[in-house]
Amino acid sequence: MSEPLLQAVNLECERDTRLLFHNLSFSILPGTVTRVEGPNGTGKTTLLRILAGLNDAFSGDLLWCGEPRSHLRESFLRNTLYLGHRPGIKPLLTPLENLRALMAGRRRVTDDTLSQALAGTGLAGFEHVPCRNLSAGQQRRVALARLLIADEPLWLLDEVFTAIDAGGVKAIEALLQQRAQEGGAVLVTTHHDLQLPGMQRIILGGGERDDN
Ligand SMILES: Nc1ncnc2c1ncn2[C@@H]1O[C@H](COP(=O)(O)OP(=O)(O)OP(=O)(O)O)[C@@H](O)[C@H]1O
Repeated sequence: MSEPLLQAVNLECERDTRLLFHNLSFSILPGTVTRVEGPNGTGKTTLLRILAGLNDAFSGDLLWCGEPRSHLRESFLRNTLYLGHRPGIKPLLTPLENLRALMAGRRRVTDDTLSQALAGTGLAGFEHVPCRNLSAGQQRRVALARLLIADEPLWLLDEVFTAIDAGGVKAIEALLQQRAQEGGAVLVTTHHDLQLPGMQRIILGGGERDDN
């Protein structure tokens, strides 16, 4: 069996004196998709931001490839793709400029590759339109274009189905599955009824974790 990419051991997080989760332990293995579930306000975004290294207000341990994540922070950040629940798109920039900016400091990618990724998310012909003139779903698709050029083994995706139409949802589901088949690992929060073969679940809000 392969080594976990990411392990959480006894995570606990409190916000405004409200305990969101405690004794939360799980392992994220290569080749898996895990859905973080729970009603509104139970801490799904908080958990993803903790896992992505964007929130340090927790106790417990996080291991990256078997070592404390704090010792391997650079390797962890280089190998992790986080998409937050807001698209994180700059409205005055075009899709091509946004994607270029999102890739900056990560990997050198040609404009041809970026344009192909945008076309792959249904944005052919919109590459040079300021994002403020795009619909909510189209803006989300600009952010999602990163998934088509991402080589990071761990994806942390928060509510990426928001504002996406039925065809787009199917395409994202296929991408997540493909990523796992290629040996990557995906953690996703969504209120969409995502059902993928072999999908693992982390249930917040008083439920139990259930590995199928
Ligand atoms: N910036 C903040 N400061 C203080 N408390 C916050 C902040 N953001 C969120 N919270 C609180 O943390 C709790 C968890 O929020 P979080 O966004 O992680 O939940 P969620 O499960 O992702 O919810 P949703 O399904 O609505 O997206 C909520 O009770 C919320 O009130």
